[in-house]
Amino acid sequence: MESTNVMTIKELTKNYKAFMLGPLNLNVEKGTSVALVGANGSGKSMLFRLIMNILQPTEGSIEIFDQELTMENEVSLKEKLGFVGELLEPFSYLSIKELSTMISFWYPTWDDKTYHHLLERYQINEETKYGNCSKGMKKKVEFIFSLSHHPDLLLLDEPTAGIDISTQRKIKEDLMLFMESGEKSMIIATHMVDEINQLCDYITVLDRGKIIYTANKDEIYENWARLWVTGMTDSIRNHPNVFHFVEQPLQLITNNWQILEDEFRTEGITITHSQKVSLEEVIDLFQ
Ligand SMILES: Nc1ncnc2c1ncn2[C@@H]1O[C@H](COP(=O)(O)OP(=O)(O)OP(=O)(O)O)[C@@H](O)[C@H]1O
Repeated sequence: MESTNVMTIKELTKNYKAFMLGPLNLNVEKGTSVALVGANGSGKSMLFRLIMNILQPTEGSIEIFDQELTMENEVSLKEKLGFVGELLEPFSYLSIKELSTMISFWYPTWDDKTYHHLLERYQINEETKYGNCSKGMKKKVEFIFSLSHHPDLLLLDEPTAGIDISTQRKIKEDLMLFMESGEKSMIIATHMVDEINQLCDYITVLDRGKIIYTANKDEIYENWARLWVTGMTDSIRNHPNVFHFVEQPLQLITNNWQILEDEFRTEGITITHSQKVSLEEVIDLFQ
């Protein structure tokens, strides 16, 4: 059967100076978007640099569209990828127009109409030298380039960091449009909870180079809850589905309220109140 994974990362490690990334295992299914979250320095950008073959793994493998990236297939595989992640800095001396000429040369699927539409939408003057762009303008330019060749897989390293509010909304709209067909896929590293809420199907949390949590976003909404209770036992306090515990007033956070409900019933304890847990709170528990 044909794999529906557009990316399969297996036992990937990278030792980089004092930092150790991995071992990481991660799948990205076709038609889905994955939010990569984690504290500053947890390894998100390093993972993107490994996927883009800017850094080479110490061990393990990354398959993109069922192929490992090699010298032979690098160009044809990268044609299907769009990347936002500060790759253009070495070309600061070029104007945006000159950059577009260089970049479009590499992509057979480059679409000049989309490119000019996006330039206008994001109010970018093509004559501006890349090095003279502000931080936010550079992000916009990278974003425009990443979409202008209609990639199958978008890799976005904090695409809206430092971007004004109105442009953030436009970027989110364009990413929703990108994902709409169900044929495209995306990994987005972000610190913005509303981006995860609006754009992502899965959430993967990195902590000091390791994936410590991965979940379907809908499952989080359905299964996580804060419960206020009339009593507590050691078995519930130490239960694998309990993530956070407060004495006063007696309450806990669980990633599976149905299981906990059964446990409390067995122990003769009553749940007096329950509340949904927001995505922000869940992420906060892992950081
Ligand atoms: N040039 C470098 N030299 C030494 N260590 C580095 C270098 N670049 C990154 N690191 C280290 O690698 C680790 C991972 O960094 P990385 O940039 O991937 O984190 P991140 O999760 O993307 O962080 P942020 O949210 O701040 O962008 C960090 O501990 C960082 O100190």
